[in-house]
Amino acid sequence: SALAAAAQRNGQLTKPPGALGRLEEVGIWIGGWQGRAQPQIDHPQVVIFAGNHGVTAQGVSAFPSEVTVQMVANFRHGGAAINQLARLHGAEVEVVALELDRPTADFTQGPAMTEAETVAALQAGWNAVSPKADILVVGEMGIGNTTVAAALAAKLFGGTGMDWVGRGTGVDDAGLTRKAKAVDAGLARHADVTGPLQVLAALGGREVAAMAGAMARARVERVPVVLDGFIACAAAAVLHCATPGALDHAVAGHLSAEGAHARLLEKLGKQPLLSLGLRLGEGSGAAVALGVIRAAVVCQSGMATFAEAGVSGG
Ligand SMILES: Cc1cc2ncn([C@H]3O[C@H](COP(=O)(O)O)[C@@H](O)[C@H]3O)c2cc1C
Ligand SMILES: O=C(O)c1cccnc1
Repeated sequence: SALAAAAQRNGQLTKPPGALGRLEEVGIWIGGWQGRAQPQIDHPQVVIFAGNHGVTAQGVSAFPSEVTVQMVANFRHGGAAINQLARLHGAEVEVVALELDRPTADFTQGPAMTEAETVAALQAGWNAVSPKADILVVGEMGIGNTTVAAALAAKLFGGTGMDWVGRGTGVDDAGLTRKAKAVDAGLARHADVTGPLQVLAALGGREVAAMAGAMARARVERVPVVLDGFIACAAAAVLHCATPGALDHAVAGHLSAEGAHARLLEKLGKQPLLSLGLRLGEGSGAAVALGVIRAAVVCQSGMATFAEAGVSGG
């Protein structure tokens, strides 16, 4: 009913029908999830989950694993890209570091996480969401996690390593081949694993599981979510494959430059709001898209109706 009320209000606003294009759809959608025809964004929440990955032993990143903990310190000191973008929206950056000194197991050798580790990471994500948030940006930091995301996507949707890997932090052709080989080895090792959550345990990582947990909690709290890039969408894909409609509360913030992001968005049935060639993660693309979402919300909520403004033709 909130969605219908928001759509009805949209139809009365002082503009030709549809003239605000996709902004209208976004404004109505936010109204539906917030349960009001005049949605607002006063309390955006930005949370970043960090984890380390055993699969980095396969030489899959252009950067060493220490960068994960170093970037966590940078987030806490306000020096990262996401800090600047969050500040633009009056949001703090909350950082949840998940056992950085205990990387997940190398998924080419065995399951990345035990069931208990997977549940703990899902719960960390679940617990991080503020029910008072009116929109949520979920970001990540974890050297090696574009390989993890590629492995998850390949296992959930089919295809080979080469179909799903990209250059991540900027690996060369040899690095790209090592990534594809690692994903293929993971697929072979975990060929008998079925079920999205079991796949998450076998091939995922703590920050990826935590992102999925946060997105699920947001759905329950009716908090709209802005999806970031390839890794965030791989986390979202676990929910999508587990439960139809699990991502109804999520909008794709942007199309990342990571090779297979377009294919992944297609699998999720999501159209990105922006395409700026970003390939950073941290929730940065989602935070940039938040500006567009705010534009949709101010129009939906602040415009006068034809009747209010005395404009003819509504
Ligand atoms: C300084 C720095 C800051 C980052 N912020 C996000 N990422 C991004 O890069 C990583 C994934 O790429 P790969 O799979 O190639 O390791 C993730 O940590 C992601 O968030 C960063 C990477 C670096 C080096
Ligand atoms: O799409 C992303 O989120 C991404 C791409 C490259 C590196 N880190 C993140």
